[in-house]
Amino acid sequence: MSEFRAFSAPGKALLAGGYLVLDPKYEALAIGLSSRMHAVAYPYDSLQKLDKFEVRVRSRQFKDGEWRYQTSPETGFVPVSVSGSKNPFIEKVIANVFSYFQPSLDDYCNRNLLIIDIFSDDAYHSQEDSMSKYCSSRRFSFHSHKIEEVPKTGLGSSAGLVTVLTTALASFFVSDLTNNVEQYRKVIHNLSQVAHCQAQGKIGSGFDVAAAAYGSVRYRRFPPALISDLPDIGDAIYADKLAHLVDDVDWNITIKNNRLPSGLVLWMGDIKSGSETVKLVQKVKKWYDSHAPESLEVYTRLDRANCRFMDGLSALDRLYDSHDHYSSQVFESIEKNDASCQKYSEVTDIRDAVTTIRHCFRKITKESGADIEPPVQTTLLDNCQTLKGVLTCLIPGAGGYDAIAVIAAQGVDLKAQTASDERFSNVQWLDVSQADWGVRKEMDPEAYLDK
Ligand SMILES: Nc1ncnc2c1ncn2[C@@H]1O[C@H](COP(=O)(O)OP(=O)(O)OP(=O)(O)O)[C@@H](O)[C@H]1O
Ligand SMILES: C[C@@](O)(CCOP(=O)(O)O)CC(=O)O
Repeated sequence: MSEFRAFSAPGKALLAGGYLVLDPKYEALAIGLSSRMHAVAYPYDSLQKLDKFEVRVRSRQFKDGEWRYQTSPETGFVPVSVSGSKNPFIEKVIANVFSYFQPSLDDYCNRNLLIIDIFSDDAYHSQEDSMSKYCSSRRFSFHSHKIEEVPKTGLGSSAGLVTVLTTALASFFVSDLTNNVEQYRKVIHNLSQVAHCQAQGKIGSGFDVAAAAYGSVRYRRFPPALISDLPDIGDAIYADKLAHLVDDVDWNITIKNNRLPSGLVLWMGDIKSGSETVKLVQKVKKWYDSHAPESLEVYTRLDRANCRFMDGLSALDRLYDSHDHYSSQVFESIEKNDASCQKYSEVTDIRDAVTTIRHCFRKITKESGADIEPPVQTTLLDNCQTLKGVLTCLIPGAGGYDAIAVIAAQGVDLKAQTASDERFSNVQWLDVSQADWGVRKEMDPEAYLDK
């Protein structure tokens, strides 16, 4: 593939299954977002040195955003930084894509320099100290700090980066990938999960990578040992083991498309503080172990409520599609958010499920010291629940002080409703919505190039 080509992968919000999804026993609901990570792959170039490949990844929206790695079959495709700066996510993508495709330098003679530009949409990062600029016809924010120094909003930038970079890099080695991402989606997903786990240095559940690859999904994780049992990158058997894992092994994973109902939209409210997921997870694990067997009962209750919530959303989606009189009445009641909602089990089922989820998280918060739904968030969510058009609202992902997620009727404007309301003064509504498609080719690669 020698032309310019561009790909993008979505950010995520975990609406059900936080913490439980770390265990392959439980399912979760991950929603793909309109905020996307983009990768533009350039035509092949050549490097003077013919005994190595060089990959240049540029992320020019951030200070010093360029990483150059060299790699070769001789060294088992271990990437070596030649720019002096390291980015673990980029490094592990390079290691795994090269190990999987095993390109030979003979085949890529005079085509051994691979250049990729990364762009990320605004909602991933705080916009303070940034300047908006057009690259041809696409607009992105340019920050005056390095990527690690710019505050994140928690939409899964690393998972988006890994997934879209895996796709763009693979497109150098598979000529029909660009026009056929669907056919390679599973390979892209599996390689991205491996790279993301290795770069994180811990095993997350992988829901963020699943959403980046597939969009909105009901997700059950793979057994963590699949990845942690791989030999070290560069080991003589790494490539074989990786190929076997990516192509032949049954991951025992569930990835089923599961979108929010048509007629409803997702709002994400960023809270101007933030939480550290790793610390929250450690506290919850400690609580779980020290409170057995009641902790299992809480998880079982949470799981039932999560499933009721997910099933309720699917039922509402089917109802919307029926376009009958009853369906309009139900959606009208959500729009009004008045006493009429009580009449419809489609609405009350979902609300009851979320009430239970929130109740369980408050119990865990109290007993574990992990602020999953701390009192300030409870007040905020309770206030939010009273707004016009709100079906339900909760803390997404690991919870804490990061964000709130609201499911509301299409057409209601929460920004306008809360604009001069003190109770919402620390909420910044992000410019995102559900976009339930995963990694894909973008039709306008030139739109990313400098004017
Ligand atoms: N646009 C980008 N260009 C280069 N590297 C990036 C970019 N976006 C993210 N990264 C890499 O991902 C890291 C952030 O990953 P991390 O998993 O901590 O955050 P996140 O995925 O946005 O958040 P969360 O997991 O809470 O949703 C950055 O430090 C950087 O290494
Ligand atoms: C706590 C956990 O279940 C969810 C974390 O979600 P988020 O990064 O807060 O969106 C961890 C995980 O699934 O990787």
